[in-house]
Amino acid sequence: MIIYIKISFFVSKMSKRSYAILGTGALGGFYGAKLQKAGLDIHFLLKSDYEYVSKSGLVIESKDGDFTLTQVNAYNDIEKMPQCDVVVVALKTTQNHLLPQMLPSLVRDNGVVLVLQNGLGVEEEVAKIVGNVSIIGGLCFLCSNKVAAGHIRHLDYGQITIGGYASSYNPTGITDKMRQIADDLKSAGISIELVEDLLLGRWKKLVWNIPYNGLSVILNARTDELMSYVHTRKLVEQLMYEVAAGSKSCGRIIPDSFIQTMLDYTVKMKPYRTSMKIDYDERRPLEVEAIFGNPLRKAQAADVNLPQISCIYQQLKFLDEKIRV
Ligand SMILES: NC(=O)C1=CN([C@@H]2O[C@H](COP(=O)(O)OP(=O)(O)OC[C@H]3O[C@@H](n4cnc5c(N)ncnc54)[C@H](OP(=O)(O)O)[C@@H]3O)[C@@H](O)[C@H]2O)C=CC1
Ligand SMILES: CC(C)(CO)C(=O)C(=O)O
Repeated sequence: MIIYIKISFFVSKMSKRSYAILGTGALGGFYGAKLQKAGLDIHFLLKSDYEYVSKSGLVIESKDGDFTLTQVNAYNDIEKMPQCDVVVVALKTTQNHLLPQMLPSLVRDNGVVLVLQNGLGVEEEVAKIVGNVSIIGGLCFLCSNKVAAGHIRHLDYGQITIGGYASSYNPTGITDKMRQIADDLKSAGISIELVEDLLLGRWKKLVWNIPYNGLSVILNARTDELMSYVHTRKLVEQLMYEVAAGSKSCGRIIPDSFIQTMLDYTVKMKPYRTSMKIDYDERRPLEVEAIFGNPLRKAQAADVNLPQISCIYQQLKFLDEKIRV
């Protein structure tokens, strides 16, 4: 009797929402695996790791505890995936040209597209592709790498800040859909923050990504190196203030204290090779447009120039093209 009550309580508490993970890499593989481990119904889209993962599953090496999923629902073809309640966009933004082929058949009517990528403007692209769904953006404070096929190494952090998307990034407040997704993620042990204004959240995340991702590639440096030299630390700080100016051009105020917090946070971080630096070293396309181009264009639309970010952008465009010729 006690067992029956316990099981029925567990079943009633467990989410029935199904999730599709588009891109089973460092981020999608990590969060997707945690959701599956918590008992949710997860479907993973893969490319080069498909054969391996469909036979052997996923290995998660994490500072919070290692685990293995010996069996996962793996796909290499979107047409074979079931429609899901929540579609998590976890590709690199450089692959977002594929979203029009992926999203419409995959997301259920009244479902959710959860964009977990870095940068700005992806939710606007998603809104052009699918109607009758809720779009939610997530800012992931995560240090994770894919180290081999189906093998993810979670180094640090992991919190996701989620905010709802409405046309032109008008604040949505906290919606029921956001609460439901947050409950699922929390049930998987993922720390979650809900924000009322996604655009402000995205600009705040750029306070970190613009200086560190950009300078790590241009100066061939890790975060600790950028912070330990007086000139690069100054440059990081100046870029952060320029991101705040970009945010202000969109009517979103980032306080100076937030910039100080990001500088302190990075000094305390374990030495880190940013994801853009890893992409550069591996000769993969860089997420230049989502992280630099879109914010620059948003500010330009409000007649605000961001000269230092523009200078970083031009250099990254050069390097991005050069590594691929
Ligand atoms: N890693 C992190 O700690 C953090 C990442 N982010 C952001 O998250 C996003 C994802 O980054 P991350 O997980 O690091 O990147 P990864 O490159 O590790 O993961 C992306 C995955 O997408 C797969 N993929 C690419 N094209 C296709 C396709 N056509 N079909 C199926 N799968 C495909 C790749 O497979 P294959 O390898 O076979 O090409 C890869 O495994 C980025 O926007 C990044 O900036 C944000 C915060 C932290
Ligand atoms: C800031 C960091 C490294 C982890 O908090 C991150 O989220 C990123 O690489 O985008």
